[in-house]
Amino acid sequence: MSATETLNQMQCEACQAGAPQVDEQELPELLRQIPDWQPIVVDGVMQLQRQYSFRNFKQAWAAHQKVAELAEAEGHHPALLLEWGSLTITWWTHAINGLHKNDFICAAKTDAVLNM
Ligand SMILES: C[C@H](O)[C@H](O)[C@H]1CNC2=NC(N)=NC(=O)C2=N1
Repeated sequence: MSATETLNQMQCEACQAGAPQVDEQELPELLRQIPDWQPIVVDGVMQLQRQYSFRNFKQAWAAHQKVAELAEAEGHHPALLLEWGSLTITWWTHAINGLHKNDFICAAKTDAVLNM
């Protein structure tokens, strides 16, 4: 990743099994660029998670729609938990059971489309 290009200007790449997971050296710098996202481990799989709060279900639903459209545009898809007043988004790469640069790009793009 070039120094000047920020994550939300990058495009996801098609990710196949065997693609490299983000390594220990890259992780801190990438996490620094998406400070509102938490790295979590679920069943041994590292993921990125953020919970967005809204005034009601309708606003959370509208955000859910925007993220779904982003996912389709990038060809990379999150887990989405839509609740009254809340949308929890979790990014990881199924093909490699872990984090790929795509996940950081999509987290940054999620913040951009939700303006949060
Ligand atoms: C062919 C297509 O690129 C793949 O099936 C994509 C679709 N979306 C994806 N989304 C996520 N989160 N992980 C994947 O491994 C993945 N693979």
